[in-house]
Amino acid sequence: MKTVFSYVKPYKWPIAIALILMLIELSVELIQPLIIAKIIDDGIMKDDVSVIWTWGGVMMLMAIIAFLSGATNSFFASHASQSFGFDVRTALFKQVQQFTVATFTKFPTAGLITRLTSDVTMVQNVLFMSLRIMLRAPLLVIGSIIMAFIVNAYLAMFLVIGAPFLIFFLYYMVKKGVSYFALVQVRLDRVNRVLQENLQAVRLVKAYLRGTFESSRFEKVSNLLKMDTVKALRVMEIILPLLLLVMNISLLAVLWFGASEIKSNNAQIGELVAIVNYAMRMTGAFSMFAFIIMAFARAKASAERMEEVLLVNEGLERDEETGKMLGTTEGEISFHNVTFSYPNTLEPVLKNISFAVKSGEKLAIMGATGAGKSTLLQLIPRFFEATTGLVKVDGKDVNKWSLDQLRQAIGLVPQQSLLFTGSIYQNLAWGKIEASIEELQHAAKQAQIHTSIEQFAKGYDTRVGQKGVNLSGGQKQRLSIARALVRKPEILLLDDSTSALDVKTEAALWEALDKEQATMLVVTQKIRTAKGADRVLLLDNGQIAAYGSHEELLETSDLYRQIAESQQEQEVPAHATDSI
Ligand SMILES: Nc1ncnc2c1ncn2[C@@H]1O[C@H](COP(=O)(O)OP(=O)(O)OP(=O)(O)O)[C@@H](O)[C@H]1O
Repeated sequence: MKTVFSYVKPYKWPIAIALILMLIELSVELIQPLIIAKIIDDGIMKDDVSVIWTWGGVMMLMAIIAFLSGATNSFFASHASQSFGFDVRTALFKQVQQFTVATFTKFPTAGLITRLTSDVTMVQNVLFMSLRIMLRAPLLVIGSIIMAFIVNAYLAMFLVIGAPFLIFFLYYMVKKGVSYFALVQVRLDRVNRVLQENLQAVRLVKAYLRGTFESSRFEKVSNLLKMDTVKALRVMEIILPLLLLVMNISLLAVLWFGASEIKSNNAQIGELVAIVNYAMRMTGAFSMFAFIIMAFARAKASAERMEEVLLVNEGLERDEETGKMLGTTEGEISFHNVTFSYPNTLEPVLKNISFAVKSGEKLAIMGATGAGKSTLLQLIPRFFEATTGLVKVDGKDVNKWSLDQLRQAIGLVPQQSLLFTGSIYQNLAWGKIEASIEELQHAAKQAQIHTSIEQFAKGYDTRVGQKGVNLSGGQKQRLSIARALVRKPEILLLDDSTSALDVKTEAALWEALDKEQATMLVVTQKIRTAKGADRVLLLDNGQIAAYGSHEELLETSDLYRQIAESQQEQEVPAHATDSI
C-alpha cells in the first residue's frame, strides 16, 4: 500500500487544508448541542430572551462558517483526489508499457484494464469522500464522546459502555469486507474479460451462431459477480443493525438514568438534551459506518491490486546501455546456439539455433505451424530473451543494446495486422509521427496499397474502424507493411504478412521491398517467396531442419523438396514464375 499512498504525498497541502476545513465544520457541529443546552437552561428555563438572541446569533454565525468551510473543503478535496487519480493512472500506464511481453502473460488484459480504470476510480473516490465526509464519522463519534463527558461525565458513561462491542463489530466488518471485496474485483475482471473477448470476436460469434452460448457464459460470470457482491454487502447489512442496537440501548440508558439525575437535581434538562443530541449524532455517524467501511474495504482491495502492478520489478524491460549513442545499425543479424523456452513452459520452443544474415540480405523462415517461426522473430526486438545462447544485431548482443535504438532499427509486421482507430494517415504515421505526407504515400506505394486508398471516398483521411473492421484482410496486411516501411528500418521482420495477398500484388510488393536496402527476415509458407530469398531457414519442431539457398535445399533437404513439390501441384502455371 506504501507505493500507492506515495502518490498522495504531492497533495499534502490541499489535503491538510481540506482536513482543517473539515475539522472546523465538525467543531461547529459538536459545539451546537452545547449552545442548545445553554439556550434551554439559561434562556428558556430562566425566561431570559437576551440569552436566546445572543446564543441564537452565535449559532447562526457558526452555521455560516460551517457552510463556507464545507464549500472550500469540497474544492480542495476534489482537486487532491482527481490529481491523485490522474497521477496514479499515468504511473500505472507507464509501468504497464515497460512490461516485458512475458510479464503480460501474468496480467491478463481485462484485469489490467480494470486495475487502471475501476480500481483507480475506487481509491480516488474514497480519498475524496475521506476528505469530505468519511473522516467526519469517526471524528464525530470521538468528538461527541468527549463533549458528552464535558457536559455530564456520569451520563456520558452510558454512551461508552457499549464500546467493546462496537470495536469488535467494526473490526470484523473491515476484516471480512477487504477479503470479500478483493474477490469482487476479481469477478469484475472476469466479466470484463468475457465482454472484451465477445466484442473482439463479434463476427465469429455471429457466424458460428454462438450468441446464446456466449450470453449464458456472460450471465454465469455476471452472476458470480452479483453473488459475491451480495455476500460482501451482507456482512455490512448484518453488522450495521447490531451497531445501531447497541447505540439505541445506550440512548435508553442515558434517558432512564438522566431522568432520575434531573429529579435528584444532579443534572439539568439542557444537559440531558445535549447528551441525547450527542448520542443521536453518534448513532447517525454509525449508520454511515457501514457505507464508509464498505468503501474503505473496496478501496483497500483496489489499492492492493494497483500495487501489484506498480511493484513489478523483475519483468520490466531494461536498457543495458541507455543513453549511449551507438550509431545507425547495419542490420546484420546472427543467432548463436540459441535455445528458448517461454517463461511458463519447460520444453524449449527453439533449440540450438545458429545462423547469420548479412546487411541487406533476405532470409525466408519456413516450417510447420508451431515450429517456432514467430518465436524466433520475437527474440530480435527482445520481446523475449534467449534462455541460452546469443542473439546479435551488428555483432552486438541484443541485451546490450539500448531498447529504443534496437527497436528503432526494426520494422515489425506481426502475423495479425493490428490497426488503431483513426485515419489511414494516422495509422501510417504511427511509427514515425514526424513523417511527411510524401513519406507516408511513398511507403503506401511500396506496400501496394496506395491505389486502393486513393479509391476510398476520403482517401488517406478514411477512418479505420476499431481494429480495422472496415478493411479487407489484404488491405490490413498491406497497411501494416506500409506502417513499418515509413520508418525506413534497417531490419524488416515480416511474420507471414502477405498471406492474404493475391499472387500479382505480392510479386509487386516483393519487387518494391527488394529495392529497400533492409535486411529482411520473412516468415512464409510459400516456396515462391522462399525462392526469392538469399537463403531459407527451415524449422522443424524448434530445430533447424535445413539452411541454405532455395536451390541448395531442393538438392539437400527431403522435407523442403516435399513442400516445394506439394506447392507446385497447387500453383497456377501462369503465376508460378511470378516470384519476388
Ligand atoms: N506466449 C507463449 N507461451 C507459451 N508457449 C507459447 C507462447 N507463444 C507460443 N508458444 C508455443 O511456442 C511454439 C511455437 O510457436 P510459434 O508461434 O513461434 O510458432 P510458428 O511457427 O510461428 O507457428 P504459426 O505458423 O502457426 O504461426 C508453439 O508450440 C506454441 O504453442
